[in-house]
Amino acid sequence: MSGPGVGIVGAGAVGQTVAASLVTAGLPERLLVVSRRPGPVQGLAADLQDLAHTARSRSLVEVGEVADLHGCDAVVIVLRTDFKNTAERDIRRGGAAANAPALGELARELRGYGGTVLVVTNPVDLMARRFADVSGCSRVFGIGSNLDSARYRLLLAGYAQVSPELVRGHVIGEHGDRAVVCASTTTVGSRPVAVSVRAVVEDLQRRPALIRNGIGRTRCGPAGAVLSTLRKVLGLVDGIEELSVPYGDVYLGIPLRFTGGQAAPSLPSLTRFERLRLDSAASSLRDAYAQLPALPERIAT
Ligand SMILES: NC(=O)c1ccc[n+]([C@@H]2O[C@H](COP(=O)([O-])OP(=O)(O)OC[C@H]3O[C@@H](n4cnc5c(N)ncnc54)[C@H](O)[C@@H]3O)[C@@H](O)[C@H]2O)c1
Repeated sequence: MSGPGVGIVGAGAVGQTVAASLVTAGLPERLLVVSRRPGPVQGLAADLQDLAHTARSRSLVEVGEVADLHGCDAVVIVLRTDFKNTAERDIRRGGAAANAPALGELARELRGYGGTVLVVTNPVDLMARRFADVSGCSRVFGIGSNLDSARYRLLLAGYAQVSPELVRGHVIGEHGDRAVVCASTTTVGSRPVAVSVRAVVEDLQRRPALIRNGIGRTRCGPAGAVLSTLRKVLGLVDGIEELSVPYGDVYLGIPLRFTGGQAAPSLPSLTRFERLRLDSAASSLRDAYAQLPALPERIAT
């Protein structure tokens, strides 16, 4: 087998859409779908096999166990445990206590894994760190800031009535309420622009709410962010993705420049205000991580 093998853990709204996007793009030669519930995952695999054949994709879709993920080049984690999110602010952090034990358990089972792990499960900056801490894996990236950045560029393109391709700019920090808009280095058509950070932040918060109110869960945007990231981490294309990676003692989103699958931080210069916002996000994430449920004895690091 010459192409990459990719595993997906979690077969819900986002997992299904990620899987369908990867198969449609024909990115993985082998796609392994893993979930804790056999019924849905068998059904999803059959549907994806139909997609692969009708779309003439090369992807071979199989149902697997967590242990089988060790044979994959990359693993995408999109599980979400059953809980009712009652948070009205910091919505993505509402799943921290519920999702952390499942991430820890999976990380324990993937200790020694040598491939790349993309964490999509929210709150992504905390879950990516938890996964990396427990598994010891060295290539763990959280998805979220690249989606925020894509939405930011779309918004600015809409304000300026230009193609999004002409907009350069990043949203970094936490994927959530403490996202930092790098307004000072944003350009449209290579020219600096005056960005109303307050208006942008409000619009950025309205967008996921618009999607959730319309179709229940965001799914296509994150799937695109995963597909784009997989192309970079697997060395299929070079370029920049804003991903959650170690920043001091926390994980948060910063731009990474990928060359041949290898990532190098590419943080733009920040104004004092932007730096303060980034440090404040780091401090908040540090406190939130300390409050995650302790690892049970048998999976403690
Ligand atoms: N990072 C981002 O940009 C981004 C964007 C959208 C959603 N998300 C997050 O992605 C996650 C998934 O969202 P969703 O809408 O697909 O949720 P969902 O409830 O539709 O699906 C979650 C799936 O995970 C499965 N699951 C639960 N525990 C598991 C375990 N231990 N092992 C394997 N599978 C398990 C469930 O059975 C379910 O099929 C959420 O945490 C959500 O907040 C992140």
